[in-house]
Amino acid sequence: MYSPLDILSLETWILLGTAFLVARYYVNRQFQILKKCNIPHEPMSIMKLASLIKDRKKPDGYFTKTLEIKEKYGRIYGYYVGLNIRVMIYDPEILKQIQIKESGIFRDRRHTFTRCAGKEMNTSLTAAKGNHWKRIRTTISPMFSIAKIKEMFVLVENCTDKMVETLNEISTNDKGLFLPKDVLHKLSLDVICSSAFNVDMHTQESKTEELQMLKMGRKLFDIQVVGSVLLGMFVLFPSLERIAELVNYSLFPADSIKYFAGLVDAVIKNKDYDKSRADLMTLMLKAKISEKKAKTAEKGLTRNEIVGNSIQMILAGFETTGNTMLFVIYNLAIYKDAQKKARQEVKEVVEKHEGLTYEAIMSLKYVTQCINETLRLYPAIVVNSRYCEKEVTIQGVTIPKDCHIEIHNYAFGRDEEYWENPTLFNPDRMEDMSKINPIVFQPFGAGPRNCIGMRFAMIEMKMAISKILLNFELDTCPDTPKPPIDITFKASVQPKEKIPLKIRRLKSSE
Ligand code: HEM
Repeated sequence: MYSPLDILSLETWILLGTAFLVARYYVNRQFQILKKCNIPHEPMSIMKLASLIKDRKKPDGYFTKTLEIKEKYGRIYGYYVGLNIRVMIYDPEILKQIQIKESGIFRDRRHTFTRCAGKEMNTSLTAAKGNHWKRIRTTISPMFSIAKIKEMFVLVENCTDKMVETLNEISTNDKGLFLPKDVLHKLSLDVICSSAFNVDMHTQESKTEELQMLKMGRKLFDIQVVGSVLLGMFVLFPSLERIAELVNYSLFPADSIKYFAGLVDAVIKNKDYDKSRADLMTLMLKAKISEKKAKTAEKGLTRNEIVGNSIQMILAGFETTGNTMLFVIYNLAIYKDAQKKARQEVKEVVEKHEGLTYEAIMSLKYVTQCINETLRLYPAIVVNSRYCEKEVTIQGVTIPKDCHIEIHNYAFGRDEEYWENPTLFNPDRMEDMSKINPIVFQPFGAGPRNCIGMRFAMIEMKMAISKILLNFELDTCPDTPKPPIDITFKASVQPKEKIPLKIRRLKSSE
């Protein structure tokens, strides 16, 4: 008969026992934090964890869950994911403090998935933290100033002209029947690639879905089985991400990253590169500094940061803008009065400004209302986040250190407390933005960490929609789903099913 001492020595057993007790103490202490802070929550259990994973796998359930939680627990609710604490804050006043007034304590978005994207993507704006983020943001922000966007305007114009050509062909050859997603995704990829890299990828001319750029862009979000398992592990045990960083592991498909990094490196190595170009890449290259200098500098970007942030612009700007335009077009095809009103406005503005100039685009009021109303119903980012760097009490609520704050954009947009008949598309409610709480409606986020590409995205969307309205009548077809459409979340909010629509070329008299 063996005794435990035959397997391991007494000292080893004591060591293991102590380690077990310390781990247990730590876990127990962690699971007491929400209780200590008086934040309503359900006690941690394996069963709860399983139901949480199930909810997230079923996006519709996840979308509607927030309002159910509000009903049951109120505006503050906490839960544990592994050892991590998440606090859903649904109170606009507290969120205002978090995102704006106390943004120094809540500088970062989240501390998960920030070290597992490879050495370049780990330095992207969305992943970067603290002072590292500040240096990158300070360097990139001027690249999205009004002056720079005006310089990039012509690139957007060229891409939207090509979209009109594509739609023209569809209206004559395919009886006007089309899938707007294909056209608008190619457009948004074309726009972001020409303004990020100043390269014409001929994205829109190609008829094939297998187009390399589009394929690689979409593949970036195609995380495989191993990646999904690791993703789960990183959620439960964030410290594992340090190992991922050490071995330069990337959750993103290696060939996609290699493809986009190759594009950037080709520009860096090209000695004949025209440095007077207006694209983001040229502007970033002008700010290039060494790794050594980056340790103390307040401005500038290293080679890895340039590669990572160029790819980031594609990731952050491609699907968000493409899908939002898709939802706008869908709404305008369904709600004919809104379409008529928006078209009338575009015509008047074009006449006044003698074309779709920058000033003309900026003066479009009703088209902007249509985009905003669409973003209320279908915000590209369903749940946004902030990381709490130190314990703080805001309006009597103690927020624990190291927890993730959840900001539920989708739920805010569908909440009867803030919107009458919330599922109805009604651009008129966006007429006077001073009456709308910018925390309740924040499709581009809020505070210093908001969307850096907001102005650019709005101009691109307004330009594309205006050109569609000027040239085509949008209509539904028998297969078009009725509103409200079922949505899902992958990189950004998107329709679950295909949305076919019909277009007809307008006569010059119309
Ligand atoms: C309809 C289009 C878009 C929507 C709805 C959208 C929405 C958002 C949201 C909600 C955030 C988080 C903001 C926060 O945490 O407060 C964000 C961040 C970001 N967006 Fe956008 N976005 C769009 C288009 C774009 C475009 C076109 C670009 C680039 C050209 C872009 C680049 C970024 C970047 C780099 C960040 C991270 C900023 C940081 O952490 O400092 N986005 N976006």
